[in-house]
Amino acid sequence: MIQLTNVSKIYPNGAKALVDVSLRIGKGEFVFLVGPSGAGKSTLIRLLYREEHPSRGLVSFNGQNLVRMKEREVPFLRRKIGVIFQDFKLLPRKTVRENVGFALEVLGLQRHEVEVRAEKALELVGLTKKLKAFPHELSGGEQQRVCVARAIVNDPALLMADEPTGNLDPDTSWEIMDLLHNINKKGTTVVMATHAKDIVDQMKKRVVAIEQGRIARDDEKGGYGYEL
Ligand SMILES: Nc1ncnc2c1ncn2[C@@H]1O[C@H](COP(=O)(O)OP(=O)(O)OP(=O)(O)O)[C@@H](O)[C@H]1O
Repeated sequence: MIQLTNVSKIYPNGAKALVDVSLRIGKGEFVFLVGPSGAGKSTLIRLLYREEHPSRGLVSFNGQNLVRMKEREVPFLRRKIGVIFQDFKLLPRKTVRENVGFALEVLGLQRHEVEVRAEKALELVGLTKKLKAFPHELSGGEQQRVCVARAIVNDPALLMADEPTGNLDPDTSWEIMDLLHNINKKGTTVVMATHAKDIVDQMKKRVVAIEQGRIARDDEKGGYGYEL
């Protein structure tokens, strides 16, 4: 599903974020990206939904070459990819249901269809009671669950999460992980960058470690591998 071949990324300021990275992730996998701060994890995620271009090498998603992809094709790519961030990035003046439905509205779906799908996604994350609440009325964990609902409302083939539990306490973090685990069980590929040692160690998933822009380790059922 995802293939990076000899990918390097040097930002305009000269920062070498990725150096000659080759990586394959198959459909339905659950992969943790770990590594020290500044190692290149977020950059790898940004390349996959075409927020950044590689300086060298090939990035492909479902056989499509993202380097060659035309700007007008990018929205179609992003419909197949859901993204979750550490800082929730919810729209403050929209309700929970509107936040989740917004992407569908932009696609031009009928209002009723948008509401039905947003409600279904919110049911999956256990937030049916908060449809009409605004983000500031929710706890951090609830806000992140809204983000999960927003990321899956389009039924994406790939879900990427960049430190989704970074602002959450341990119990709430596990709630989010349970959701991601269940979404993965239904067939969605999940790629998650994280510093959450306990989560990585307990979940026993594939672990790809990046250090100074290079893949340092790639283990099936791996561990976090760094001291905190
Ligand atoms: N937009 C940018 N412009 C210039 N340099 C950048 C940019 N984004 C990241 N970098 C640099 O690229 C390198 C990799 O950063 P990246 O954010 O990918 O690391 P990371 O592994 O996700 O780190 P963290 O765990 O702290 O989130 C760092 O040296 C960073 O300073």
